[in-house]
Amino acid sequence: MTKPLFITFEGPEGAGKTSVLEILISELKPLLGDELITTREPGGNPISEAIRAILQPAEDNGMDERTEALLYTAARRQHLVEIILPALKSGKVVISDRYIDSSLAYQGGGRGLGVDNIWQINQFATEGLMPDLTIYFDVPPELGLARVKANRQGKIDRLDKENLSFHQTVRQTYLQLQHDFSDRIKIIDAAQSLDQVVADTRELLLKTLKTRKG
Ligand SMILES: Nc1ncnc2c1ncn2[C@@H]1O[C@H](COP(=O)(O)OP(=O)(O)OP(=O)(O)O)[C@@H](O)[C@H]1O
Ligand SMILES: Cc1cn([C@H]2C[C@H](O)[C@@H](COP(=O)(O)O)O2)c(=O)[nH]c1=O
Repeated sequence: MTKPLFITFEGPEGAGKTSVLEILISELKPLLGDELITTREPGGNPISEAIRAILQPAEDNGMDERTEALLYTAARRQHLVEIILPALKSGKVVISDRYIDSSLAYQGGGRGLGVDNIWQINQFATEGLMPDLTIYFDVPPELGLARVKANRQGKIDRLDKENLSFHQTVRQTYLQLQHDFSDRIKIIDAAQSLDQVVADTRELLLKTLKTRKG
Protein backbone atom coordinates (compact mmCIF):
# COMPACT_ATOMS: atom_id res chain seq x y z
CA MET A 1 0.00 0.00 0.00
CA THR A 2 1.24 3.50 -0.77
CA LYS A 3 1.89 5.85 2.12
CA PRO A 4 -1.17 7.89 3.11
CA LEU A 5 -0.80 11.65 3.17
CA PHE A 6 -2.87 14.21 5.00
CA ILE A 7 -2.50 17.75 3.69
CA THR A 8 -4.40 20.83 4.84
CA PHE A 9 -4.86 24.30 3.34
CA GLU A 10 -5.20 27.17 5.81
CA GLY A 11 -5.53 30.92 5.74
CA PRO A 12 -7.58 33.99 6.58
CA GLU A 13 -10.63 35.06 4.58
CA GLY A 14 -10.05 35.53 0.86
CA ALA A 15 -6.52 34.08 0.89
CA GLY A 16 -7.38 32.06 -2.21
CA LYS A 17 -7.17 28.51 -0.77
CA THR A 18 -10.31 27.31 -2.47
CA SER A 19 -9.38 28.81 -5.86
CA VAL A 20 -5.91 27.28 -5.73
CA LEU A 21 -7.26 23.92 -4.62
CA GLU A 22 -9.75 23.82 -7.50
CA ILE A 23 -7.00 24.47 -10.05
CA LEU A 24 -4.60 21.94 -8.55
CA ILE A 25 -7.25 19.23 -8.17
CA SER A 26 -7.72 19.30 -11.94
CA GLU A 27 -3.97 18.72 -12.33
CA LEU A 28 -3.65 16.08 -9.60
CA LYS A 29 -6.75 14.02 -10.47
CA PRO A 30 -5.25 12.59 -13.68
CA LEU A 31 -2.13 11.61 -11.70
CA LEU A 32 -3.80 10.22 -8.57
CA GLY A 33 -7.33 9.26 -9.66
CA ASP A 34 -9.37 7.79 -6.79
CA GLU A 35 -6.35 8.01 -4.49
CA LEU A 36 -7.00 11.74 -4.14
CA ILE A 37 -9.73 12.83 -1.72
CA THR A 38 -10.50 16.53 -1.38
CA THR A 39 -12.72 17.81 1.35
CA ARG A 40 -13.40 20.87 3.49
CA GLU A 41 -14.18 22.05 7.01
CA PRO A 42 -16.57 22.70 8.44
CA GLY A 43 -18.36 20.13 6.29
CA GLY A 44 -17.46 17.17 4.15
CA ASN A 45 -20.34 14.93 5.31
CA PRO A 46 -24.06 15.46 6.09
CA ILE A 47 -23.69 15.94 9.87
CA SER A 48 -20.79 18.39 9.57
CA GLU A 49 -22.52 20.27 6.72
CA ALA A 50 -25.58 20.63 8.99
CA ILE A 51 -23.30 22.05 11.72
CA ARG A 52 -21.77 24.38 9.09
CA ALA A 53 -25.21 25.82 8.34
CA ILE A 54 -25.64 26.68 12.05
CA LEU A 55 -22.14 28.17 12.25
CA GLN A 56 -22.22 30.22 9.08
CA PRO A 57 -25.53 31.98 8.57
CA ALA A 58 -25.37 35.28 6.69
CA GLU A 59 -26.32 37.27 9.81
CA ASP A 60 -25.13 37.22 13.42
CA ASN A 61 -27.17 34.59 15.29
CA GLY A 62 -25.97 35.44 18.79
CA MET A 63 -23.83 32.34 19.12
CA ASP A 64 -21.71 32.10 22.26
CA GLU A 65 -17.96 31.89 21.53
CA ARG A 66 -17.41 28.60 23.36
CA THR A 67 -20.44 27.10 21.64
CA GLU A 68 -18.83 28.16 18.36
CA ALA A 69 -15.52 26.52 19.30
CA LEU A 70 -17.26 23.29 20.33
CA LEU A 71 -19.37 23.14 17.17
CA TYR A 72 -16.35 23.54 14.87
CA THR A 73 -14.65 20.81 16.88
CA ALA A 74 -17.69 18.52 16.75
CA ALA A 75 -17.94 19.00 12.98
CA ARG A 76 -14.23 18.11 12.77
CA ARG A 77 -14.73 14.91 14.76
CA GLN A 78 -17.45 13.65 12.44
CA HIS A 79 -15.43 14.66 9.37
CA LEU A 80 -12.43 12.79 10.72
CA VAL A 81 -14.38 9.61 11.46
CA GLU A 82 -16.40 9.54 8.24
CA ILE A 83 -13.95 10.89 5.66
CA ILE A 84 -10.37 11.48 6.74
CA LEU A 85 -9.53 8.34 8.74
CA PRO A 86 -11.06 5.80 6.30
CA ALA A 87 -9.22 7.45 3.41
CA LEU A 88 -5.89 7.51 5.23
CA LYS A 89 -6.36 3.89 6.34
CA SER A 90 -6.61 2.89 2.69
CA GLY A 91 -3.45 4.78 1.75
CA LYS A 92 -5.05 7.78 0.05
CA VAL A 93 -3.99 11.41 -0.22
CA VAL A 94 -6.44 13.63 1.65
CA ILE A 95 -6.42 17.39 1.04
CA SER A 96 -8.70 19.34 3.36
CA ASP A 97 -9.59 23.01 2.93
CA ARG A 98 -9.15 23.93 6.66
CA TYR A 99 -8.62 21.70 9.73
CA ILE A 100 -7.40 22.19 13.31
CA ASP A 101 -5.27 25.31 12.64
CA SER A 102 -8.45 27.20 11.67
CA SER A 103 -9.84 26.60 15.16
CA LEU A 104 -6.54 27.61 16.77
CA ALA A 105 -6.40 30.83 14.74
CA TYR A 106 -10.08 31.85 14.68
CA GLN A 107 -11.39 30.62 18.04
CA GLY A 108 -8.09 30.51 19.96
CA GLY A 109 -6.76 33.80 18.54
CA GLY A 110 -9.61 35.77 16.96
CA ARG A 111 -12.19 35.00 19.63
CA GLY A 112 -9.59 35.20 22.39
CA LEU A 113 -10.40 31.76 23.82
CA GLY A 114 -6.70 30.85 23.95
CA VAL A 115 -4.76 28.62 21.59
CA ASP A 116 -3.99 26.14 24.41
CA ASN A 117 -7.67 25.69 25.33
CA ILE A 118 -8.65 25.11 21.71
CA TRP A 119 -5.72 22.74 21.28
CA GLN A 120 -6.99 20.68 24.26
CA ILE A 121 -10.55 20.22 22.99
CA ASN A 122 -9.21 19.38 19.55
CA GLN A 123 -6.86 16.75 20.94
CA PHE A 124 -9.93 15.03 22.39
CA ALA A 125 -11.79 15.29 19.08
CA THR A 126 -8.99 14.27 16.74
CA GLU A 127 -7.17 11.83 19.02
CA GLY A 128 -4.04 13.71 18.05
CA LEU A 129 -4.26 13.28 14.28
CA MET A 130 -2.23 16.11 12.73
CA PRO A 131 -1.59 16.80 9.03
CA ASP A 132 1.67 15.71 7.37
CA LEU A 133 1.77 19.07 5.61
CA THR A 134 -0.16 22.31 6.12
CA ILE A 135 0.04 25.01 3.48
CA TYR A 136 -0.69 28.39 5.02
CA PHE A 137 -1.81 31.06 2.54
CA ASP A 138 -0.81 34.36 4.08
CA VAL A 139 -2.63 37.53 3.09
CA PRO A 140 -3.18 40.85 4.90
CA PRO A 141 -6.84 40.92 6.01
CA GLU A 142 -7.50 44.19 4.17
CA LEU A 143 -6.65 42.47 0.87
CA GLY A 144 -8.39 39.18 1.66
CA LEU A 145 -11.60 40.87 2.77
CA ALA A 146 -11.57 43.17 -0.27
CA ARG A 147 -11.33 40.09 -2.51
CA VAL A 148 -14.23 38.45 -0.68
CA LYS A 149 -16.38 41.59 -0.96
CA ALA A 150 -15.53 42.17 -4.62
CA ASN A 151 -15.96 38.62 -5.79
CA ARG A 152 -18.44 36.80 -3.57
CA GLN A 153 -21.23 39.28 -2.85
CA GLY A 154 -23.86 36.61 -2.27
CA LYS A 155 -21.68 34.46 0.00
CA ILE A 156 -20.56 36.75 2.82
CA ASP A 157 -21.08 35.01 6.17
CA ARG A 158 -21.02 35.81 9.90
CA LEU A 159 -17.23 35.58 10.25
CA ASP A 160 -16.46 37.55 7.06
CA LYS A 161 -18.34 40.42 8.77
CA GLU A 162 -16.17 40.49 11.91
CA ASN A 163 -14.15 43.70 12.40
CA LEU A 164 -10.64 44.23 11.06
CA SER A 165 -8.97 43.70 14.41
CA PHE A 166 -10.53 40.19 14.67
CA HIS A 167 -9.10 39.29 11.27
CA GLN A 168 -5.72 40.82 12.16
CA THR A 169 -5.56 38.63 15.27
CA VAL A 170 -6.50 35.56 13.21
CA ARG A 171 -3.61 36.30 10.84
CA GLN A 172 -1.13 36.95 13.67
CA THR A 173 -2.13 33.65 15.30
CA TYR A 174 -1.60 31.79 12.03
CA LEU A 175 1.85 33.43 11.66
CA GLN A 176 2.75 32.39 15.21
CA LEU A 177 1.63 28.81 14.53
CA GLN A 178 3.69 28.77 11.34
CA HIS A 179 6.70 29.98 13.29
CA ASP A 180 6.19 27.41 16.08
CA PHE A 181 5.47 24.44 13.76
CA SER A 182 7.59 25.37 10.78
CA ASP A 183 8.36 21.72 9.92
CA ARG A 184 4.67 21.06 9.32
CA ILE A 185 3.32 24.46 8.25
CA LYS A 186 4.73 25.98 5.06
CA ILE A 187 3.87 29.56 4.21
CA ILE A 188 2.90 30.93 0.81
CA ASP A 189 2.61 34.62 -0.03
CA ALA A 190 -1.02 34.69 -1.12
CA ALA A 191 -0.94 38.39 -1.97
CA GLN A 192 0.75 37.47 -5.24
CA SER A 193 -1.11 36.84 -8.50
CA LEU A 194 -3.26 33.71 -8.51
CA ASP A 195 -0.93 32.15 -11.13
CA GLN A 196 2.09 32.62 -8.86
CA VAL A 197 0.27 31.32 -5.77
CA VAL A 198 -0.77 28.23 -7.76
CA ALA A 199 2.84 27.73 -8.94
CA ASP A 200 4.25 27.98 -5.40
CA THR A 201 1.60 25.60 -4.06
CA ARG A 202 2.16 23.12 -6.89
CA GLU A 203 5.87 23.01 -6.07
CA LEU A 204 5.20 22.24 -2.39
CA LEU A 205 2.58 19.61 -3.16
CA LEU A 206 4.68 17.79 -5.75
CA LYS A 207 7.66 17.73 -3.38
CA THR A 208 5.50 16.17 -0.66
CA LEU A 209 3.83 13.71 -3.04
CA LYS A 210 7.28 12.45 -4.10
CA THR A 211 7.88 11.29 -0.50
CA ARG A 212 4.83 9.04 -0.79
CA LYS A 213 6.19 6.35 -3.12
CA GLY A 214 8.49 3.63 -1.93
N1 LIG B 1 -4.13 35.60 -5.77
C1 LIG B 1 -5.31 36.14 -6.03
N2 LIG B 1 -5.40 37.33 -6.64
C2 LIG B 1 -6.61 37.91 -6.86
N3 LIG B 1 -7.81 37.38 -6.52
C3 LIG B 1 -7.77 36.20 -5.91
C4 LIG B 1 -6.55 35.52 -5.62
N4 LIG B 1 -6.85 34.37 -4.99
C5 LIG B 1 -8.18 34.32 -4.88
N5 LIG B 1 -8.75 35.41 -5.44
C6 LIG B 1 -10.19 35.72 -5.46
O1 LIG B 1 -10.56 36.02 -4.13
C7 LIG B 1 -11.82 35.44 -3.80
C8 LIG B 1 -11.65 34.55 -2.57
O2 LIG B 1 -10.88 33.43 -2.95
P1 LIG B 1 -11.15 32.00 -2.34
O3 LIG B 1 -12.61 31.77 -2.14
O4 LIG B 1 -10.38 31.03 -3.15
O5 LIG B 1 -10.44 32.22 -0.94
P2 LIG B 1 -10.47 31.32 0.36
O6 LIG B 1 -9.12 31.34 0.92
O7 LIG B 1 -11.06 29.99 0.05
O8 LIG B 1 -11.43 32.19 1.27
P3 LIG B 1 -12.46 31.78 2.43
O9 LIG B 1 -11.75 30.90 3.38
O10 LIG B 1 -12.83 33.10 2.99
O11 LIG B 1 -13.61 31.08 1.75
C9 LIG B 1 -12.26 34.64 -5.03
O12 LIG B 1 -13.26 35.33 -5.70
C10 LIG B 1 -11.02 34.53 -5.89
O13 LIG B 1 -11.32 34.61 -7.27
C1 LIG C 1 -12.79 24.99 10.24
C2 LIG C 1 -13.03 26.32 10.88
C3 LIG C 1 -13.50 27.38 10.14
N1 LIG C 1 -13.71 28.58 10.72
C4 LIG C 1 -14.23 29.70 9.91
C5 LIG C 1 -13.26 30.30 8.95
C6 LIG C 1 -14.15 30.82 7.86
O1 LIG C 1 -14.64 32.10 8.23
C7 LIG C 1 -15.29 29.84 7.85
C8 LIG C 1 -15.14 28.78 6.78
O2 LIG C 1 -15.43 29.39 5.56
P1 LIG C 1 -14.79 28.89 4.19
O3 LIG C 1 -15.30 29.87 3.20
O4 LIG C 1 -15.29 27.51 3.97
O5 LIG C 1 -13.30 28.92 4.34
O6 LIG C 1 -15.28 29.20 9.12
C9 LIG C 1 -13.45 28.76 12.05
O7 LIG C 1 -13.67 29.87 12.59
N2 LIG C 1 -12.98 27.73 12.79
C10 LIG C 1 -12.77 26.51 12.26
O8 LIG C 1 -12.32 25.55 12.97
